Amino acid sequence: MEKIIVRGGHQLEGTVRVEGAKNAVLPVIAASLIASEGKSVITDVPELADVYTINQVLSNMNADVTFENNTVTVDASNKLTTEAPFEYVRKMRASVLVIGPLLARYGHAKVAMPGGCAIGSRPIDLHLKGFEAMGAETHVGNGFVELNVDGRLKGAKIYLDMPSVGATENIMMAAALAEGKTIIENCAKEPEIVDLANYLNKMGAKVVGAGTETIRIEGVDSLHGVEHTIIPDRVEAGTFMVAAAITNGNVLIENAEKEHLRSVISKLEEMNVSITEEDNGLRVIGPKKLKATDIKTLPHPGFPTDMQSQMMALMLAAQGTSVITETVFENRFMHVEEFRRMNAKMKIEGHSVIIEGPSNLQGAEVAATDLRAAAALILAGLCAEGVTRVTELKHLDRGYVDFSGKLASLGADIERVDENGHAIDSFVQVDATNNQIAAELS
Ligand SMILES: CC(=O)N[C@H]1[C@@H](OP(=O)(O)OP(=O)(O)OC[C@H]2O[C@@H](n3ccc(=O)[nH]c3=O)[C@H](O)[C@@H]2O)O[C@H](CO)[C@@H](O)[C@@H]1O
Ligand SMILES: C=C(OP(=O)(O)O)C(=O)O
Repeated sequence: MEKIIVRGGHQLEGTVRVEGAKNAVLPVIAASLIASEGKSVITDVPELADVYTINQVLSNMNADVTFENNTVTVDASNKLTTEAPFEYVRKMRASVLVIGPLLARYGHAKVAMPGGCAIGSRPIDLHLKGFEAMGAETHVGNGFVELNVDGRLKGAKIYLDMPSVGATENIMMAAALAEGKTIIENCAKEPEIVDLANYLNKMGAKVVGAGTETIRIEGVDSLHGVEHTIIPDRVEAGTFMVAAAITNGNVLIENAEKEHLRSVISKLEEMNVSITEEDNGLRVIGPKKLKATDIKTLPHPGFPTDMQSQMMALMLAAQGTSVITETVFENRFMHVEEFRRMNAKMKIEGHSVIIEGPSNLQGAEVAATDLRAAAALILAGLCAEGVTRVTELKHLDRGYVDFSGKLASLGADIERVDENGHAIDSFVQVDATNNQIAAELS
C-alpha cells in the first residue's frame, strides 16, 4: 500500500504554482461532447486521476481524446455512443456531466446512477428534474438512468431547489443546444460555472448571467470546437495557503486567483495569517500563534465545503475554540476520527464540529477518507510531533498533482513510498494518449 510519510516541524518557504482547476476542467471536457465539428483544445489541464477518468469516458463513447503536456484535445465529430458505464461513475461522480451534452446532441443518454459516497448521499434529482422540464423522459432502473427526448430539448424555466453546481452545469450544457430559451433560477455561482459558460460561449452558445443566481441560455443549432485555458484551482490554492499558515511559513502561491478565494482569505486573516497580493499570486505568511475562528460552509460566494477539512487541520493548531458547521453535504466529517488518532481534541454535534485548540498533534498512521481529507491529514502531519503516515492515496490523486513533491520543494520533510517502502514519484499515468486509453479499455 502506498503511503505519504510526513515528519512535522518544518517551516515552509518558497514558491508553488497552482494548476488548472479540477472542478472546472471536468465539465469543460464533458462539454466538448457537444461540438459536432472541429477540435476542442483545452490547456492548463492538471494531470489528475479524475481527468484521466473523464477522458476515458469520452473515449469510450468514440470521441478522439488526447492528453499531453497539460493539454487535452477532443474531437467529438464522430458518431458517438451515448452510455457511461458504472466502472467510470464509480470512480468519479462528475461522469454524470456527460448527460446534458449527450441529451442535447443525440436525444439519448444512459449513465450509471452514482451511489452515495464518503461525504454524503449526493442524489442527482435536480439534474433530472431540469432535463424533464426540457422535455426529456427519464427512467431509472438496473442501476442506470436513461433519458430520451422526442425530437429536440425545449427551453424551459427551471428553479433549482438548491444551487447545485453539477445540476447548473448539466442543464446549462443541455440548454445550449435546446430549442428556445432556458432560464435557470437559484443556480450555482461558483467560478467554475463561469468558466464553463465562457467555454460554451466560445463554442457558439448564447449563455448570459453565469456567476449570478439566474442564467439565461438561448439555444443554438450547433456548437464547434475551440481553444480554452482552464481557470486556476482555488481549492489547491487554498490548501497551500493552509500549508503555509500551519507551519508558520512564508509561501508565494503563484496563479492563485484572489477573487475566487475571498471567503477563504477572510477566514485565514481572522486567524492572524498575513495574505498579500503580488504580481503573480498571493503571498501567505503564517503567524507564530493562530487564532481560533468559526466557519460555516455554504454555496459560493460562501465558504467552500472543499476547504472544510483543511481548515479543520488549521483550527487544531489554533489557540481557542473553533466551530465548523457543514451545510452543503450531510456527512463530510469522516476525517474527524482520523484526526483523533493524531490526538486532536474535537467533538461532533449534529452538523458542527467543535475544536478545542491547540491540540498537541502527534504523528500516527491515518487513512484518507476522501480527497480533501487526504490533503488535510497531510497538513496536520506538517505540524504534528513525530511521523504521520497517510494511506488511501487514491483519494488524493483525484484532485492534487504531486502534492507531496510540491510540499517537499517548499521544505517539508515528506515522501511518498510504495508498498516496499521505496520512495516514488506522485501518481503519474504512464501514457494517456487515445491509443493507450483504447488499449486499456479493450
Ligand atoms: C466535480 C465538482 O465540481 N465537484 C464539486 C461540486 O460537486 P456537485 O456538483 O456534486 O455538488 P452540488 O453542488 O450538486 O451539491 C450540493 C448539495 O446539493 C445536493 N444535491 C445536488 C444535486 C441534486 O440533484 N440533488 C441534491 O440534493 C447534494 O447532495 C449536496 O448536498 O460542487 C460541490 C459543492 O461545492 C463540491 O464539493 C464538489 O467538489
Ligand atoms: C468533493 C469533491 O469532488 P467531487 O465532486 O468530484 O467528488 C472535491 O473536489 O472536494
